[in-house]
Amino acid sequence: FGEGLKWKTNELTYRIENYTPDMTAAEVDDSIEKALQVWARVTPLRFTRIYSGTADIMISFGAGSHGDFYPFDGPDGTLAHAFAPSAGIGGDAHFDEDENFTFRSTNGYVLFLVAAHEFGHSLGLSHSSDPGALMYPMYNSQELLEKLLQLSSTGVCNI
Ligand SMILES: COc1ccc(S(=O)(=O)[C@H](CC(=O)O)C(F)F)cc1
Ligand SMILES: [Ca+2]
Ligand SMILES: [Zn+2]
Ligand SMILES: [Zn+2]
Repeated sequence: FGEGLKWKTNELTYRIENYTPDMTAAEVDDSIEKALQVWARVTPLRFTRIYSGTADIMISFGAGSHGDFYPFDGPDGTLAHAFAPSAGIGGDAHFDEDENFTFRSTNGYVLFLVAAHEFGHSLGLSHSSDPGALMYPMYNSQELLEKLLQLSSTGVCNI
């Protein structure tokens, strides 16, 4: 997804275009906001939510082919994908609607974790080979969840 690009400003906007029926809108909003806060803590970036128009990071849920050249694959497999910084689709994060996203429980994919990972891509990061890292390309929820929840409370974490 064209990693390696960087955003030109520290003020980024994001917009949640649609919602998944797996969770309440408030839970989706909260998961997204917390995932962005993770990065706001470790970068000089600030995120502002907008409700119309085109944001730097457009967040949407879709299944199968959903308007870009990377159709989703049904349940499991790819959970989401995001585009590195650039105009247009750059920075956008798409979540596979065929997944069961959850707020905190372990039966399904914790949206907060998936979103935090995807926003890493939206900020231009690529994968880490450290299995404990947020940017490790596998979803191992327990360890990641603890690490990120600890971060969002203490502000310290090796991502
Ligand atoms: C912890 O967060 C994630 C882990 C793995 C994925 S993924 O399995 O969808 C990943 C997509 C990605 O690396 O963003 C895979 F390569 F398809 C997404 C979020
Ligand atoms: Ca999938
Ligand atoms: Zn997509
Ligand atoms: Zn990834």
